[in-house]
Amino acid sequence: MSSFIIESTGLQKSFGPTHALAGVDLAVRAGESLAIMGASGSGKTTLLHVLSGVVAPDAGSVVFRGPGGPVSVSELSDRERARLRREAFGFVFQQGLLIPELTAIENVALALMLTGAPRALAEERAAGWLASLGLAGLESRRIGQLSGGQAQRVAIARAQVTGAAVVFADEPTGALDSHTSSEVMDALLGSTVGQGRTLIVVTHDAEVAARCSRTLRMRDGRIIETQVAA
Ligand SMILES: Nc1ncnc2c1ncn2[C@@H]1O[C@H](COP(=O)(O)OP(=O)(O)OP(=O)(O)O)[C@@H](O)[C@H]1O
Repeated sequence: MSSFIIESTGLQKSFGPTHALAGVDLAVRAGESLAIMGASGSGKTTLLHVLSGVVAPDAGSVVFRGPGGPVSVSELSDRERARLRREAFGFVFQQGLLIPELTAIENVALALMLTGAPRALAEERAAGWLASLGLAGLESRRIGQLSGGQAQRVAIARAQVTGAAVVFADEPTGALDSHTSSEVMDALLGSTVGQGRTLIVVTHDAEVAARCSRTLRMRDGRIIETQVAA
């Protein structure tokens, strides 16, 4: 059996005349941390969205080999893809996705409640993740009452609480200073690859990429270079 948790072949995606993805083949191992770099507009976010089933490709395939066996992400219905995203994948973005009106613990617990978990269990798990990410004592703060780095760690907790096999992060440190960025990467790596899960991160930051086990560089919708960490 293949040891690749995500495997894509021949991915293409166009927006009008723009070929955001112009033929991408990529295989990601379970437990790997993969950075995707490249100039603005090179197709990084589109690749992340297609791999994670947020967006369907025009051509090509994405296979996810989860605990329940292989799933062809690109052939699922919208509803099935939404379910896969909720249950198997976690998402950490530069901003957004956290609900400002809710507290830290409510934001994290909500992700688990959306998969059907009862509130008490969801809050217990959420508290555990917040504590493991250094946020004990801040559970009842609303998102606006947290620093940027703290809010990003809430987002990481939210991405992990469902036991996601793969965490997709898009510029997770984009709005942070370099010290906070390094702390957020510690949290992100420790809670994913540190526990045998897989991390795929889009970044402009070479220091973030240097912390990952492999870096891809994209240009014009294609992977032009792959670098494996020493
Ligand atoms: N929904 C959309 N509608 C139209 N064009 C889009 C859409 N999404 C992406 N594009 C275009 O596809 C190309 C790739 O975009 P993408 O967001 O994947 O690039 P990126 O490498 O992530 O860029 P950045 O680093 O600026 O976030 C760009 O030319 C972009 O303008």
